Amino acid sequence: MSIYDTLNEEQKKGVFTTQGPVLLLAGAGSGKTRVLTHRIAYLIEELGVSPWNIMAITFTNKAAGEMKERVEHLVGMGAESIWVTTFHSTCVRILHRYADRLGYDNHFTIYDTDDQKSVMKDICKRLQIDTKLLKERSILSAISSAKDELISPKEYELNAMGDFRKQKIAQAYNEYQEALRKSNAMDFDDLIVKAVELLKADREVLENYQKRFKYIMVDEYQDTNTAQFELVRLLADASHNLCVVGDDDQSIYKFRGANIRNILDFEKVYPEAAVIRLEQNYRSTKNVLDAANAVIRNNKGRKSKTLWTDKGSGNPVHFRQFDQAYEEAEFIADDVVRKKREGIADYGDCAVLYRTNAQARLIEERFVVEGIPYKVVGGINFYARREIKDLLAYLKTIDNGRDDLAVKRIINVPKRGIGAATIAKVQNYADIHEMSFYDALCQVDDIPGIGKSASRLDAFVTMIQSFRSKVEYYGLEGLIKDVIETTGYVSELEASDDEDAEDRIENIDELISKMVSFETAHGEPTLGEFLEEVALVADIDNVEAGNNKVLLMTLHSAKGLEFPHIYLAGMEDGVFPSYMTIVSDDPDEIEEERRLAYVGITRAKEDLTLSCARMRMIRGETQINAVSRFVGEIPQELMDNRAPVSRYRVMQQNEEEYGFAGKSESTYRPVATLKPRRTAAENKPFIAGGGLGSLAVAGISKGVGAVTGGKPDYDVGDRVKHVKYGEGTVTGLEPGPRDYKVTVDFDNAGQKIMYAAFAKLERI
Ligand SMILES: Nc1ncnc2c1ncn2[C@@H]1O[C@H](COP(=O)(O)OP(=O)(O)OP(=O)(O)O)[C@@H](O)[C@H]1O
Ligand SMILES: [Mg+2]
Repeated sequence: MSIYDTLNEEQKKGVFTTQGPVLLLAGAGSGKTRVLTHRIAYLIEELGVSPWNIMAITFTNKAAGEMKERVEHLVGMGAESIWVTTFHSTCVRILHRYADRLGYDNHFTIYDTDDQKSVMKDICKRLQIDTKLLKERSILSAISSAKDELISPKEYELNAMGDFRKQKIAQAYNEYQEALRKSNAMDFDDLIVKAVELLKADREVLENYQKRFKYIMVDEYQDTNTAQFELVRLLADASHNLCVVGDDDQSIYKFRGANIRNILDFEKVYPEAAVIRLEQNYRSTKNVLDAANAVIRNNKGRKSKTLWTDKGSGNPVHFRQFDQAYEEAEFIADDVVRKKREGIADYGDCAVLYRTNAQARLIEERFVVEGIPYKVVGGINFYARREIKDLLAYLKTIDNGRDDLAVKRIINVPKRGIGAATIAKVQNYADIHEMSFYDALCQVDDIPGIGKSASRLDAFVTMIQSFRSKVEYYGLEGLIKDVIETTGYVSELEASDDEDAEDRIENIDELISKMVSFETAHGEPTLGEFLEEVALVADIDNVEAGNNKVLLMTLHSAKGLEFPHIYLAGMEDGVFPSYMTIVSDDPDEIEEERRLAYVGITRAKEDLTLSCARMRMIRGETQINAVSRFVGEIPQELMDNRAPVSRYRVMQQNEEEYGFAGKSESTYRPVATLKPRRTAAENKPFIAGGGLGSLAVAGISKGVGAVTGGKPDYDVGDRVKHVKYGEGTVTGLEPGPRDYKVTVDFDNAGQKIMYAAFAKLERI
C-alpha cells in the first residue's frame, strides 16, 4: 500500500495534478495541508523532482515546521533541502543575498514594532505632526496597509490630493522610508515589498529564482495580501506550477491586509487553473463539525459549502456560563485536571483559545495554582523584553553599525556618562554629513562642541571595534559572554534595586542558551545569521516541541492547528465578537469575527467546550456581557447546555439590586460598563494577584457603596459625552438604591445603562 492510498479521490487529484496552476478550496480539516505534504512527497518520490526545486509557503513558522516534519516523515532523506517557510523568511533569504541590488547592505536590520514607533516619533516631531490628532500608531498602520497593497510613498502622495490627513501621512511615509534606508533597516512589511521590488527590477535575480522554484505551493492562501500574491505570481511566472490551498471561511487577517480577492480572482489570473474542492472533514466528530457548520452558515458573503464526516457524533459540545471570569478559569483548570486524572486526555492534548492575549492571565494564574503545565503562546515576546533588546542592540551594533536605533539604545546603557545633549550633537553632525550615527561617533574629534564627552564616545567606539575584531575567532557564545562581561551589564543588574533584576538575569541566561544552541545547530553561523533568525521568530515559536503542556493562545494563532480537546473561553458578546465589532455595526466585521469562531471550533478533534462569564474586568472596567451570539447559533441539540454554574451568590444579589438581570441576556451587547471608583484603601484588591476570587465582586460592591450619588447635572433629553462611548442623549434617569441610574442612547455605541457616578458623563 502506498502513502497515496490513504487519500480520497479529490485529494488524489490535488496531489497528482502537478503541472500548471491548481486552486484547492475547501473547508477546515478536509486535508488541504495533507494534500500539500503528499504532493511534495509525490513530486520527489514519483516524479524525481529535486527537493531543491520545491517551495512551500505557509503562514506561521509553527505551521512551516509542522509541514516540514510531515514531509520528512513521508519521504525521509532529502526533505531538508525543500524550501518550506513563511513569506517573511522567504523574502529575508532572497534579500539577504541580493538587497545590495536595491542599494541596501545585505546585512540589513529588521525593525520590530518598537523600533518602528521610535522612528515615527522622531519624524512626527520633525514634521510637526500633532500626535494627539494623528497618532504615530495610526500613521504606521496606514503605512503598513499601503505596503500590503504595494503602494509606494509617491503613489500614496498622489492619492492623497486634497486630503490633509492623507497628505501628512504621505509625508511621514516618505520620511520613514528614508530613515529606514539610512539605518539600513527594513520593517516586516518591507521584507515582502522589497523582495517584490527586487524581482521586478532585476531580471537576472528573477530568472534565477524562477529556475530554482519549479513547483510552488501556498497554504492558508485565503490570508495572503496583494504584495504576497504578487511575489508568488512573479516567482511562478515561468513555470505556472503554482498550487494554492485555502478556505475562504477561514480568512481572518483582513485587518492585516489579507485580500480575499486573491482566492476569488485566482481563476481570472490563471484561467487554465484546475479547481479542486474537498468536502469530507477528517478532523472532528460530527457534533463539533455540525456546530461549526451551523455558525458559519450565518455569514452571507460566502460560497456555500457543507462539510461532512463519517465519524460518530462524539461528545456534545459543552457550554458553561459563570458569573465571574475567574470562575470560568477555575472551571477550565479543573476540567483539564479531571480529564488528566480520568485518563481522558493528557495536558498536551488540550488547548485553550481566546480572542485577545489579555484573557490569558486569569487562566494562567489558575493553572499555576493547580500545578498544570502550560505554555502561553504570544504574550510578551521574549525578544521584546528590555534586557534582551539591549543585548541584541549590542549585537546589532557589532554586526551593522548602520542601525542608528540600536547604537543609540545602548550608547549609555549601562550608564557611561553620555547624555542626551551629546547624543543630539552627534546626531546633528551625522545629519549634516549624511552619515550614520555610528560613523559620526568614529569622527568624534570633528564634532563641534563635544568637549569632554569625546573621550567617553571614543571609549565606546573602541569597545565595539574590539568586539568586532574578535567575533570571528570566539564565536557567538564567546561574543555574548564578552559583551556582558566587558559592558558590566549583568553586574549592574545585580547591584540594582530593580525588582525584576533576577528575572532579567534569567532571561539573559536564556539568551545565552539560545545562542549556544543556534551555534550548535548551524555550525559556525555568522552573527548576522543569528540576528536574522531572531528577528523572524514569531510568537508561536516559543512553543517547544514535544512537551506535554496545555497551550494557551489566541484564536488567530491557532489557525491550521488541531487538538483533541479545545476550550473556547470568553464566549461573550463584547469579547467575542469584540466590542469594537459590535459597535461598528459593520456586517463585514461581524462576519470576520464569525470566521474566527469557525476557525476556533474546527480546531477540536474530539471535544469542544465553550465557556463565558457574565462579568469580566477588562482594562480595569467591569463589563457585564451577554452570551456570545456565536453560541446562540449552535443548535441546542448539539450541546449539553447545563444551567449556569455559580458558587458565588453575591453577584446575583447585585444583579437584582441594581437591575442588571435579564437585560444582558436580551440585548446582545454589554449593557453596562462600570468603572468602579476606588479609594486608596480599596485599591489593593484590584491590583493584587492573590485575591483573584474577589476582584470584580468586591470592586463593584465596594465601588457602589462608596458612591454617595447626588443628582447629576444633566437630565433626560440632555446631550452628554462619555470618555469611551462618545456623545449621546440621556433617555432615562432614575434614582437607584445608592446612586442614579442613567440610560444614554449613544450616537455610535448604542444604548447603555450606567450608574451616574461611574459614568462620569459630561453635559455638552
Ligand atoms: N484522507 C485522509 N485520511 C485520513 N486522515 C486524513 C485524511 N485527510 C486528512 N486527514 C487528517 O485530517 C486532519 C485535518 O487535515 P489537515 O490539517 O490537512 O486539514 P486542513 O484542510 O489543512 O485543515 P485547516 O483548514 O484547519 O488548515 C489531519 O489530522 C489529517 O491527518
Ligand atoms: Mg491546513
